Amino acid sequence: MSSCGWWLVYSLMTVRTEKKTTSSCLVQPLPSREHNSQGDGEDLDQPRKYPRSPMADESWRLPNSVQQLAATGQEPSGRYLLREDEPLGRNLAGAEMPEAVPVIDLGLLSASNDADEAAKLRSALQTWGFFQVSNHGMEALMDSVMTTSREFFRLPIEEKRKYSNLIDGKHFQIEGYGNDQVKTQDQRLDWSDRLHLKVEPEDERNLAHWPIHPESFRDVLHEYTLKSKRIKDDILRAMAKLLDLEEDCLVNQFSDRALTYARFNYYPPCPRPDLVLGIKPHSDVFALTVLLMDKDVAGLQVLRDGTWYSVPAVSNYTLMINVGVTMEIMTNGVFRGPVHRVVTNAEKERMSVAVFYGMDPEKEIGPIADMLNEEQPARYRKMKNKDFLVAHYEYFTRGERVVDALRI
Ligand SMILES: O=C(O)CCC(=O)C(=O)O
Ligand SMILES: [Fe+2]
Repeated sequence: MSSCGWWLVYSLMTVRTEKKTTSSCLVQPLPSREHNSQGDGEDLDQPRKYPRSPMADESWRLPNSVQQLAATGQEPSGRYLLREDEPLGRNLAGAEMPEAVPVIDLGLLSASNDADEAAKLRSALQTWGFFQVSNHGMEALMDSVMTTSREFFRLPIEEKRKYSNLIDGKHFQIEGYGNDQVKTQDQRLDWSDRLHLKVEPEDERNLAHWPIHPESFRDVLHEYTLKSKRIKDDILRAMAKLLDLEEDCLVNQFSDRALTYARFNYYPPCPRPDLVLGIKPHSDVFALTVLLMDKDVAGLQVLRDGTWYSVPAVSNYTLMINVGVTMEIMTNGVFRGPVHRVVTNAEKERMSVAVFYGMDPEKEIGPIADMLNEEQPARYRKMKNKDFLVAHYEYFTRGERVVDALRI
């Protein structure tokens, strides 16, 4: 596989020696959960590619601002519509969840080793692969992040385009404002616009993509990502304990060169919510996602046992956490990345802000050695993270999941 591509944007990095632990895993792998074959790769980790210059007849490569399309009030074009043979069906009305999304008190979980909270975490990870956290100390900041993000998307299109993810208006790059890369003419497009930024390593931030309007944007994002890192670490410690690993075993997998991206998703109202998705089905490819959802407008749906369940909007300052496929590989399939999608609605706009925690591109990802023994051999092959991310993208464009290809 070609390892050229998007990772060329990274400078040579020092790979930190990982801390070894001596514990072993006593947790049984979960029963397999179905995965969708289409969405295991959004623009998050798409290689930074420079396709040859679009010719006049290749204008289909350049997606429109969905916000602008929505403002016309016209029906979405066929490029946004689900097809008859949609692999996971065309019924976008999600079912009501059989139980409320598990809410875990992060203060209790991390400070007091609370057995109830740990049990809730285990159950959430084994059933849904996602859960909410409360008591995380980010409450005030969540409002600022949402307000600032909305202000950004309300700016005139010319202002937002200053941060475009299309170089010279043509060549796709991973960071910036815009939409997914359009690879093929029949690619189904998402009804959303995004601003996608690398936030860590901090010395790799490309500030040219960080909006200067609204004025508070950069400071708010900086503070938010610092604090949300603490949440990620608390959760990783609790997860390590569930796996009978040394407490810092998972935290130590993330070196100071580990990648973190923030993605601001903006979903305008859509005249055809019955046929158009805000984000197509996918599993997040990094290890862990901290998701700040719109507190008034629902849209997220999660696939479980062949049914799409709607996640209700919550106005209680909880943050949604979900496992990504890197974690699935690291935990040898014990914790799995749920397949999810976002639906649209005819009346209201929706916003969400996702922070994705990944690994150092130079690091090899694979099942953690301390989880393996004779009874529980490795279920995934090892792969260099940067190659994994490139492969992820290649598989995605073929409608396959890279994680399945790594299965032994
Ligand atoms: O908007 C949401 O609730 C989910 C967004 C999402 O799945 C993503 O950005 O990967
Ligand atoms: Fe996602």
